[in-house]
Amino acid sequence: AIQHRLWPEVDRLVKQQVAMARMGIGECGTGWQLFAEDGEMKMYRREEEVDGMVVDPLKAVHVVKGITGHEVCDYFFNPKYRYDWETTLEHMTVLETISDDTLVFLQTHKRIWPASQRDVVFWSHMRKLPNDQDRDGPDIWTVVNNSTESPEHPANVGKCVRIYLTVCLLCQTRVHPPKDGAPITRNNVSCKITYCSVVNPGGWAPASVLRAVYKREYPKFLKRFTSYVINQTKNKPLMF
Ligand SMILES: O=S(=O)(CCO)c1ccc(-c2ccc(C3CCCC3)c([C@H]3C[C@H]3c3ccccn3)c2)cc1
Repeated sequence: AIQHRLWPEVDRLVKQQVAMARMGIGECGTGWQLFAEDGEMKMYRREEEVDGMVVDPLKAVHVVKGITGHEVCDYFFNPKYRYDWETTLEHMTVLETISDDTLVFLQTHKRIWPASQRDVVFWSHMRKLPNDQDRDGPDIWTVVNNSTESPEHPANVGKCVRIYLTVCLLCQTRVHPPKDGAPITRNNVSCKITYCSVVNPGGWAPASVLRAVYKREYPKFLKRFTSYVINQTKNKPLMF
């Protein structure tokens, strides 16, 4: 395949982020606190500051019945669905279509008082990975989003403070074949979703405000996104 200008960075980040996402929370180093739990969803964060700014890494693990990893990643990656599930989004533009699995986005997020409004430029890459733990198991799918520069959209020129993020959505499909050899239906599949994110808010914002925002928004985001995928796929054929 022809390589594009971002390929070396994309390939390095994907390998690094997938390796971290696949580690259990115990292996990810110390200091992870469980801060939200809802059924199968568990959300952990580590309190970290860079130059006095809150950049708390987040790691969420969720198991959702009835959907596959390919479906979850497709609804997360594809810009045409984003306004349906990303509630804090004010505006989204695809700045560049580098390939069918690599896009560059500009997003502005709704202002969260008293912080000033934020925007972000990031490349987004979707990839299928071989399931090296279970050779004949379904493939693993991932989407990695990582901040990047855009000469046409320099940081902190307009009203928005530029944020910097690295996000990894890793999805492992599980099939529980029916006893009687019947065809696989949505009742026989589930997806283990691992969502990792580090968001640097770019400019100063009160730590207490940011932590309250993250505590409220991340559980809401993951529940809303997964419910959206369940609803969008329930009458469609399974996509592995
Ligand atoms: O996974 S993605 O790539 C999906 C594509 O959209 C992603 C996720 C999250 C963000 C984001 C950007 C800015 C903020 C804050 C920081 C200071 C003020 C605004 C937040 C905070 C608001 C929290 C939040 C958490 C989860 C979901 C949405 N909102 C989150 C951006 C992209």
